[in-house]
Amino acid sequence: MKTLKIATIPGDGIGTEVVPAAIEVLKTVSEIHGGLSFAFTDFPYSCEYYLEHGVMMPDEGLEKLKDFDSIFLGAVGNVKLVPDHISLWGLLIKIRREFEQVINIRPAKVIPGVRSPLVHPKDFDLIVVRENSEGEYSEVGGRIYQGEDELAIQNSIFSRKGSERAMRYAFELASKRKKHVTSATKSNGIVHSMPFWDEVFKEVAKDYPAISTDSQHIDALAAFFVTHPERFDVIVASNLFGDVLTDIGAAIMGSVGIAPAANINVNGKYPSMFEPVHGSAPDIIGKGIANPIGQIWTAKMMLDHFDETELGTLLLDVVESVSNDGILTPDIGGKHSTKEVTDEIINRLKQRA
Ligand SMILES: NC(=O)C1=CN([C@@H]2O[C@H](COP(=O)(O)OP(=O)(O)OC[C@H]3O[C@@H](n4cnc5c(N)ncnc54)[C@H](O)[C@@H]3O)[C@@H](O)[C@H]2O)C=CC1
Ligand SMILES: CC(=O)C(=O)O
Ligand SMILES: [K+]
Ligand SMILES: [Mn+2]
Repeated sequence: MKTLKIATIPGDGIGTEVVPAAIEVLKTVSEIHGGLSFAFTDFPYSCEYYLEHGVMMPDEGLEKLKDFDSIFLGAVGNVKLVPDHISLWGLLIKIRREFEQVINIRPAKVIPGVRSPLVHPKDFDLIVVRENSEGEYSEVGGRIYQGEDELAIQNSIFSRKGSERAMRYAFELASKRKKHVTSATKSNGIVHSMPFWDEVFKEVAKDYPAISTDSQHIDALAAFFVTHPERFDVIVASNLFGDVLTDIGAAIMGSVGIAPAANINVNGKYPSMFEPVHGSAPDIIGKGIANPIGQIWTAKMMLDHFDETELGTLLLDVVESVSNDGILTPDIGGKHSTKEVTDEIINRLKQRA
């Protein structure tokens, strides 16, 4: 029996609704497999934890999490309790950085049965490789003065190592797909980091002659995600550009509630972390209508990560069969609850066993 030790952090808001749903699905997956089991350990780190303890996660938190095979997280953020920059930097971004989860992969493709906001939805299947450790998300900068002289400086960090690492990851991924990499740039407006990003991209591309490339400014690229998503294969983007692009990717699929993500530790020193693209969705907390698909598809990415690709494929197949039959939460045009969608996925998994 192979046992995977999974640290679960539901976090805030609907994280506490969709993580338990996905855990039930993973338990079913394990029953079907027979030789694979999950040992889940739950961690209460969240904004409520902060109110009680003054920190999002205790100092020894990372030490504990380090020994797990992976981390399965819901969402972080409750501005009613804690400002977002404190809660996210104290938990989500802290784990990403301390555990060197330098790559964030976020696929987007057509899911059958889900209404798309696109007038003529085409069959797209793309994946964004988001640089996950530096870029525009940095702590370098500061604020000075008060009143009308008040100012804030926010620096971006673009290292050759970090940029190149994300790009190579994208090329490797593209070599197993449609063999095209698009680089998201903005070198017409951002005069230091983005020309540097473009140079590194050109250099890295030379090592992958079988992969075609293009480079597009993020504004146009964002528009093309809406008008021609089928043109893309793998897109490599800086931290902020990747963050924004992947919400657009989620939106064209039909909802941010169905988009999955994986924060990958590439050097094997620490666990990777699996969490959907969406946040804590304060507007729908407690209504029982959070879409569990983003979290469940994220579980599929975790299975793939552990080389259980057959199970991963089965899981996404079943999710698609459920959506195709119209068993959908309200965000994608249905009237079913989180529980009804999850139960249907579990039932169909059992039938397929
Ligand atoms: N990775 C993370 O943990 C993230 C955390 N956040 C945090 O989450 C909080 C809310 O952020 P927002 O900007 O409102 O983004 P959000 O992704 O939480 O919500 C945006 C919209 O999408 C809907 N939505 C999101 N997930 C859904 C799901 N599974 N099913 C149905 N509808 C869903 C929400 O109801 C809302 O209308 C903030 O505190 C923010 O900082 C935001 C994004 C990512
Ligand atoms: C924080 C956030 O929005 C993200 O990581 O996608
Ligand atoms: K999330
Ligand atoms: Mn985001």
